[in-house]
Amino acid sequence: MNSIYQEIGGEAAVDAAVAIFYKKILKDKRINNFFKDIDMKQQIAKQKSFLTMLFGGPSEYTGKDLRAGHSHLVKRGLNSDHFEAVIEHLTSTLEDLKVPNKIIEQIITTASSAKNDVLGI
Ligand code: HEM
Repeated sequence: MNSIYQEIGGEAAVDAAVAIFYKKILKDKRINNFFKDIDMKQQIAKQKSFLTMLFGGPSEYTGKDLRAGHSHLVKRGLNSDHFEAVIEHLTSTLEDLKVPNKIIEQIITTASSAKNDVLGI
């Protein structure tokens, strides 16, 4: 069976999603503070690995890395409200790209399963 990554168009789809997702996150005052000090290049690479991972594409990240990768943000107050805000933007990005609802649901399920690692719970 194809992964979601292949099904929605591989790297090209991820690139399209990154541009939209990134804008939504940076506009959102609830969470943009966490992204403030990060340079553009790193940010885009981060967003790409974020989405590739969620779409089941090639990614070197594991749950343990996600925990380590966000622990400094947990120290700065990252909590489940922030997590839900990111999920909101992810959902609306996928809707903007006309990804079928069934696939959106699968992606959101995968994203939600990373919650404890991201929040260091
Ligand atoms: C399903 C949820 C999430 C996934 C899969 C995810 C994925 C990732 C990945 C793969 C990285 C790169 C780690 C590295 O190599 O350094 C990263 C970094 C980052 N994430 Fe997330 N993330 C999630 C949720 C969040 C949330 C909720 C926030 C904040 C509201 C957030 C903010 C950041 C920031 C600011 C960085 C960059 C950290 C730095 O470079 O200092 N992430 N994330």
